[in-house]
Amino acid sequence: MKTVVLGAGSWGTAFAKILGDAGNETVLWARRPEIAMAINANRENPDYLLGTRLGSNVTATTSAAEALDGAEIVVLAVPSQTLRANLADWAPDLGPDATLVSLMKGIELGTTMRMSQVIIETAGVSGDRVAVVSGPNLAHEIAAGQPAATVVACVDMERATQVQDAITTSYFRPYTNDDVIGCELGGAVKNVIALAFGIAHSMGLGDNTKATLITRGLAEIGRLGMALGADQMTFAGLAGLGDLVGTCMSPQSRNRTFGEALGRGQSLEEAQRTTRFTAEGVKSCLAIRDLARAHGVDMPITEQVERVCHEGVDPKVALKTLMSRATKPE
Ligand SMILES: NC(=O)c1ccc[n+]([C@@H]2O[C@H](COP(=O)([O-])OP(=O)(O)OC[C@H]3O[C@@H](n4cnc5c(N)ncnc54)[C@H](O)[C@@H]3O)[C@@H](O)[C@H]2O)c1
Ligand SMILES: O=P(O)(O)OC[C@H](O)CO
Repeated sequence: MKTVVLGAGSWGTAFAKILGDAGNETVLWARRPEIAMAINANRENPDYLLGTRLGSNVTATTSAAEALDGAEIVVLAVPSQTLRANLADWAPDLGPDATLVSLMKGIELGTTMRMSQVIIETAGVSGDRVAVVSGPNLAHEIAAGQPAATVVACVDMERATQVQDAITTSYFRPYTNDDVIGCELGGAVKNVIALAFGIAHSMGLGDNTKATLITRGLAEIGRLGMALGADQMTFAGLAGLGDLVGTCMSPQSRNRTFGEALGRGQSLEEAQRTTRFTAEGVKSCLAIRDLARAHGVDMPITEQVERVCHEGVDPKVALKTLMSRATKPE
């Protein structure tokens, strides 16, 4: 099968490796010519995954039209907030029955749309053609061939199975699920909780605090999910608890690392200057807060992360606010 990955960052590159290792002819679209050239010449992405060798069936290009020609599975791996503009450019070259796969873990600013909704609207495709891959999937570990599992969510189970088959390798084990909403919310909101976890870590707070953040973070992910029509069981799975724990616990997580910078007292701008990677939760916390408010859902941790990130609130004040709320049943 011909597959294409649009976006040659860390997860896009690691995902192209998975597709190649699973036996698919895979084209990786890179924005910068020097990245495409380096991948074709040296079989590795020097900027994002140095030391990870891509199979000979993975090639790179800067031409999206060339990459998309004949592709049956089209994987989207760009930052959430640029997806709409990127896909508007690519839409005319999509095959009439190609399956579109979202790797993004974010919510669009302004519209509060999930990524699959942005894809449906921008590419003008029906929802049954859009799948989501989400789970505890830190790109560097997977690129190193460490065993991991994930969830392929699609309302059309035949498409979910098509994607599952295309990405099954000795080190990557995908499960199918028809709960697209739950999988997308799990992936997007865990980034916000990981920011809170990183802040707490830098403040020197211990394991009780961290376990509380994970558990109450999962509670607010679940509340939002239920309000939006997700299946509560999804949040007990890989795309819910699995990804939340994996991201919060990992020093490799960009969201946790960004939170650590905030917890050390850096401003948003200072933290952004010292990091050149995509920490999706930083922008998505605004959209998730708006989505929650629009549905009357209480998301206290998300509210406080947004205040620390975008309103300059001291993490100590945010923590005090969280702890001084009225008590309630669990
Ligand atoms: N890295 C991971 O471990 C991981 C795992 C699972 C999911 N994700 C999700 O995958 C998505 C992509 O993340 P990533 O880790 O590959 O990010 P990244 O920061 O490593 O790379 C982002 C890529 O997008 C490109 N890009 C930046 N701005 C762009 C624009 N305006 N137009 C087109 N391309 C642009 C960059 O050049 C880069 O190739 C995110 O939503 C992230 O949450 C990441
Ligand atoms: O590095 P992060 O924080 O973007 O997390 C990466 C993945 O989403 C983990 O599953």
